[in-house]
Amino acid sequence: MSDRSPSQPRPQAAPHRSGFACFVGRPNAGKSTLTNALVGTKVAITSSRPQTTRHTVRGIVHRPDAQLVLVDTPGLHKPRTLLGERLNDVVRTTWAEVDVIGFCLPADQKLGPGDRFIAGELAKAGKTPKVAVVTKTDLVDSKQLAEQLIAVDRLGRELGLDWAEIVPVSAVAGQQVSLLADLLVPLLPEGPPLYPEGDLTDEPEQVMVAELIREAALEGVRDELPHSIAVVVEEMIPREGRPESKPLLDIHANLYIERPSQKGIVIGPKGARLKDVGMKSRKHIEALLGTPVFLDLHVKVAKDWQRDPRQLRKLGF
Ligand SMILES: Nc1nc2c(ncn2[C@@H]2O[C@H](COP(=O)(O)OP(=O)(O)OP(=O)(O)O)[C@@H](O)[C@H]2O)c(=O)[nH]1
Repeated sequence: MSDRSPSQPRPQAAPHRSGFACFVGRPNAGKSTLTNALVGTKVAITSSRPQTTRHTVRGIVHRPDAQLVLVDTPGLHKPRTLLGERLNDVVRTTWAEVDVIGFCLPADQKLGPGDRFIAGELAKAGKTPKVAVVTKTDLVDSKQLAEQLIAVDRLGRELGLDWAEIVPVSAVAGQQVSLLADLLVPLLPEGPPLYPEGDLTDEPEQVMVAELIREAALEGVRDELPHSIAVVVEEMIPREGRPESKPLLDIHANLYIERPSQKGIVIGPKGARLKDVGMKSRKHIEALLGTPVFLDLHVKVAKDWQRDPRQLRKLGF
């Protein structure tokens, strides 16, 4: 009975696993598309949950046997940072804090200096398991794919990177995406889900709108404001009585801060800063949704909401 090898699956007794993963790779490597393909339409309601992770949650893969939380790696999206002299501490910290790192390398492009640079940094990143994900496999034939897999394997050997797995995927064609999830899950520690399933929503638009407002609100005051600044979009409704050719979307959003003293920072002298935040985020929201928007922003102190557990959950406290 007890002589089964540990590598054999134990479907019945498999413990629940949960943890964090981040995808790294040079720009255009397919990280976002892969994240979306793994996560599906459900995204996390709160983009930032300071008590759980300091990193922006991109999406959550929620399965009966595991919960995989995909977080952003700050800095690595920007080629200038990427090709700079050295990665900043934030990136290193992220790599040390996640449970698994997925390194995305497009199948249709030869490994370049950008890939080598990241791989070199990853090699120094300590014990966190690294999975090489060869993306966009739909763009190449099997010979090219085989060559790329060999090149990635060789790169790992050269740099002393011990790939936990090398997985070819196509997020666009939906090939091997669930296999990738199957391979990532065993690399997570045992543990209960980090987020209740109710924290996932089918309304990514609302979440993205909130995130755009949050970004604009944090711009320039990141050092003064806590990471726990939160934005909740209360309502998005088309304005009634508008001609079809001139639609307008009314968006009501609350910007929550932790202390009354922070109100001044967000609002600015004579409301100038909040107005600017509204204007900037409205432009981004209009670009995202493809419709003119009327944005109604209110600043609230989260303390007032402490007696309302539902609101608190929404805010990530
Ligand atoms: N054919 C094909 N195209 C893909 C695939 N995955 C991503 N792409 C395309 O590659 C481009 C870059 O994809 P992203 O997911 O934005 O790449 P990224 O790594 O997140 O890029 P940055 O945000 O710049 O770091 C987009 O035009 C995608 O549509 C894939 O599996 N197959």
